[in-house]
Amino acid sequence: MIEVKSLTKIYPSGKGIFDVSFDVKKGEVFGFLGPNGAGKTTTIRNLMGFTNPTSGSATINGLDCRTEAATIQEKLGYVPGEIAFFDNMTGLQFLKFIADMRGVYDSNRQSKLIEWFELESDRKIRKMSKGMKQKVGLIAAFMHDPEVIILDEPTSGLDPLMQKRFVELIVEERNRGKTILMSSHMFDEVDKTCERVAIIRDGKIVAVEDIKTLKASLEKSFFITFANKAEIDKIKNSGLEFKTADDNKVEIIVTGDYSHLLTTLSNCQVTDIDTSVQTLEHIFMRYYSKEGK
Ligand SMILES: Nc1ncnc2c1ncn2[C@@H]1O[C@H](COP(=O)(O)OP(=O)(O)OP(=O)(O)O)[C@@H](O)[C@H]1O
Repeated sequence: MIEVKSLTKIYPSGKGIFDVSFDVKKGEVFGFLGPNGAGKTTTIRNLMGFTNPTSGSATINGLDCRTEAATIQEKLGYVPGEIAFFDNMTGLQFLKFIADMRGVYDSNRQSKLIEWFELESDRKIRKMSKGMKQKVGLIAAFMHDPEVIILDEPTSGLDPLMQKRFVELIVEERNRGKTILMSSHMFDEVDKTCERVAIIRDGKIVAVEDIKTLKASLEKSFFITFANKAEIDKIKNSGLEFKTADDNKVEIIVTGDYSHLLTTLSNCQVTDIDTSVQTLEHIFMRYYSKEGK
């Protein structure tokens, strides 16, 4: 549904995005992650046709993002990283203005979204907090029930309750078959909503991964205390991967299958077991760091 092919945008400073390629399938929620200044907004602005690439191309539902931007923008749901509003309007006036521009007005869906995000829609936008403005932006992006939605850091400024509401909305839209591309710094929200992610660093894609595959590679540490020191040898001879083994304690690392650990432990005198699970954040941070693969 969204296809990005060797997209390159080089700013006069030499910064930008270089040879960025990925695709978002119909009905998929796709996360776009990367540290500050990595190139997420630049990529999204090219998709929206707000800026022209130096080379490469992008299409949304077969439409060229450079030459058919107006048609794309009419139908799409979009939340920019920094939203520009008409400050003198109330939230509701702004939403009506956007609906009139699009020529699609579903007041029922709009009201439901206003209720869902608990927006005080009769407040003037210039008197709204950052989070309130973000809610207006989200409602504007979803209220015409678009098939494709592009979100640039959609929950920035939202409180935890509203972040949760946002995640629930995305899951609902995913179940309704919508295609969503979402840049985010919130690993938890990506984990709860996305099927795949692309990670961008210094303007280049460093990974496109399935969330399930990433999760399968998560390590779990087991901190085992034995009744006596001698039991440690059984672990050392077991072939299990262990990090530290001091006195009568050992840290064993397991990825995926626990059966060998359980069989080994069943022959030992164990007095205590504690665990710590890696989260997706560990994996994402590995990609973010300069040394990361
Ligand atoms: N209009 C511009 N003119 C010149 N350089 C720009 C412009 N916009 C972005 N850049 C530079 O391009 C690089 C990518 O920036 P971009 O805003 O796309 O990153 P980002 O991943 O969205 O970052 P963040 O997470 O901080 O929003 C940065 O080095 C940035 O300084």
